Amino acid sequence: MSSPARTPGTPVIGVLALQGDVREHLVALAEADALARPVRRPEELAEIDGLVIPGGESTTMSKLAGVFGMLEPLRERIRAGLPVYGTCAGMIMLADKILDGREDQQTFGGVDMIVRRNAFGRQNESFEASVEVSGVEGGPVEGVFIRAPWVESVGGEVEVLARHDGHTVAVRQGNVLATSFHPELTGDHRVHALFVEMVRGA
Ligand SMILES: NC(=O)CC[C@H](N)C(=O)O
Repeated sequence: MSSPARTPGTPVIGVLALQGDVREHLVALAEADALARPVRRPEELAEIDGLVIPGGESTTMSKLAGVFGMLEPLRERIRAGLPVYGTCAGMIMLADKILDGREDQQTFGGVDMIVRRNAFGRQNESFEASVEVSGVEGGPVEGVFIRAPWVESVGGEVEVLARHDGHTVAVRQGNVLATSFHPELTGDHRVHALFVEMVRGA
């Protein structure tokens, strides 16, 4: 289905707008040449070529995803190949398994990885660090880490794209990209551009 505003070759990318820093991602995606729009309801999943899951609070996001009936429909779309990019809490939502979550906390899954919530938080609540991300040209990106998770372990299909202090902080498995940090807060939209390229190639 194409919307009237859509020009050929411009992907429509949703930002899951249940909770979190939705607006910053809408801006970053628009600057990376996508048509960006907030997505809240299962029926809106039919209108997008890709989806960003923002940072925020994964326990709240999990709860709201249940309330809005998004858990199963989005799981299915991800399994069917929808390109998805999750930052921070979004990364947690894309993990097949999490550590230090709430007991009833659900994820969409999609990446064969174990993610530990608030992992850097024990050392450092929030910080910035230069991170070299495989596939992003032009030098390291400035990663903003806010009560950030890290990836504790990955399965054989998962590509590790970046590490910080020895911990995995960016991964890709097929159609799914995830970072522990928030590139949408820096004005440097190269990671979003990488995701837009993934969506174009899907
Ligand atoms: N900046 C963030 O997205 C923080 C993630 C948050 N600590 C969580 O567990 O969901």
